[in-house]
Amino acid sequence: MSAEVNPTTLMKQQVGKAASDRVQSGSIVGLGTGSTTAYAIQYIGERLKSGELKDIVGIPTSFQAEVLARQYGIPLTTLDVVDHIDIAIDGADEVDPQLNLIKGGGAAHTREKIVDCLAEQFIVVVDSSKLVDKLGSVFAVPVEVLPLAYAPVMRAIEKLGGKPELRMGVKKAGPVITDQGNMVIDAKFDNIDDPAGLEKTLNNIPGVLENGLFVGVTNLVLVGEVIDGKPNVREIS
Ligand SMILES: O=C[C@H](O)[C@H](O)[C@H](O)COP(=O)(O)O
Repeated sequence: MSAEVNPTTLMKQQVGKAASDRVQSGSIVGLGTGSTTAYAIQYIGERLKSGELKDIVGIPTSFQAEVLARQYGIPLTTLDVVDHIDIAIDGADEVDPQLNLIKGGGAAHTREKIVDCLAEQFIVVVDSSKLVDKLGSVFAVPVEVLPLAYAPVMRAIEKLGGKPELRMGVKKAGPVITDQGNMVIDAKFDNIDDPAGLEKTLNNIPGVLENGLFVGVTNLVLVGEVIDGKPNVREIS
């Protein structure tokens, strides 16, 4: 007898599969980070293995994506070898009605922004809990900082009206360290009125590498939801 799948897991699986179905043979694919994208990577690998998909090459946005891609048999490349990315699939922590995003719950937003912004098509995959009326409603904005600058950057964020918190490790004493060897400050701003302005302002603080506001980067969000007990994928564009 198979164990019952948790509804959130089911939504993530459905939306991951729906996104993977949009990948075509011969594509260069940006591979996002997180628990939802992990299913897309798995399904791309399964389509490759079955022969339904051919000549795919992936560009991972994190160590996690790289390990998963290898596990599912997706060949990988790097940005110095290819001159474009056809499609990128990635998750998000919040999505507003204009399809602006907060990303970086897994501290991968710096590499994700590079890869996702280069893609000709960037598909966001989320479960319905990620949809908000205004960015900042629930989630803080992750800000990747050079370790030597974390204290002045936290003070600068406070001056902007944000509540900064240095992200701490789980099962590790001390701060989270990103794939690039930096730290992450979670900056909580209640209801962000001007995401584009805040994205630029945060990135202008000396010592900041990149923040998790993704403004005007995608025009397609696939939302996994459960309607009358049945999983469904809704397209917002
Ligand atoms: O740094 C991590 C990424 O931006 C993720 O794509 C984001 O946090 C969403 O992850 P999940 O699909 O696990 O909720």
